[in-house]
Amino acid sequence: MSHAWGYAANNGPDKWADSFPIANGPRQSPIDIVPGEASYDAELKPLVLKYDPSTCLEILNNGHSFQVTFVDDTDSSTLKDGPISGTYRLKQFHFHWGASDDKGSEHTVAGTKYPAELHLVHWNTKYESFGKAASQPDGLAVVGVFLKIGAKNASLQKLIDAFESIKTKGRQSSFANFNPATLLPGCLDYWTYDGSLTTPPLLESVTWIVCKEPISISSEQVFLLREPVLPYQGDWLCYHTLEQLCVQILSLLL
Ligand SMILES: NS(=O)(=O)c1c2ccccc2cc2ccccc12
Ligand SMILES: [Zn+2]
Repeated sequence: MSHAWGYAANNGPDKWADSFPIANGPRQSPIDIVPGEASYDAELKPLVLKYDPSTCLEILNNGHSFQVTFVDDTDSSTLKDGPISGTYRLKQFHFHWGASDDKGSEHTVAGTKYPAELHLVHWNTKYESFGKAASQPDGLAVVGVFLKIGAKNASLQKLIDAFESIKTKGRQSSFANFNPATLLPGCLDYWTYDGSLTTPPLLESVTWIVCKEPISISSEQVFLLREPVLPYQGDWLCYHTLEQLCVQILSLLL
């Protein structure tokens, strides 16, 4: 399989091990979180998230999703405590979503999929850079937040309003003064486990911190996330796009 990984039948997760053998490794993500089987650890601390909006840099359509990147040359936006030790700097955040409301999240909770999932990616400052940290077993920490259909989310709307400027794969545009803390749920209780990137290169360097409480996204907003012109512009055959188009055509006909 070429390195053009994706989510279609010919290059999707079932095929990733062909080019990325670590896909069969011992700490691969995502997982199904089964609350009844999770063990309580009194040693775990509350999360300490400190985000400075002035570190927000740009929004990018990377072809698989869109991501918002941050200036990470100081400890202005960091994650501390929780299950980690030391200081991890915020590098970027991105989302995962599906073609319909019954799927889209990477993690599941007792088999239940959410329509979308936010990932806030941080790297351990004991290493000299994000790139160096990404290959270390304690190099990265990703805070995951589920999104459920509900009230319109004013903070998400600021991201959606910026899509116009990144309509095609590889496009980026400046995106300043956004506070990622506005995307966090009120309660920061979490599940945690040692895992990996959920997409190639699937590096087993991520401490996953998945918030129990979801945030809301409205039906209209999630529809805008699924616009085929956003992340799948170059992947015309990607099943997300084909399924999306079928769903959209049907919704227009009915
Ligand atoms: N889903 S993930 O958080 O494991 C992830 C990515 C997912 C999609 C695209 C790029 C990603 C880059 C990551 C970089 C570090 C950690 C997770 C990352
Ligand atoms: Zn992700």
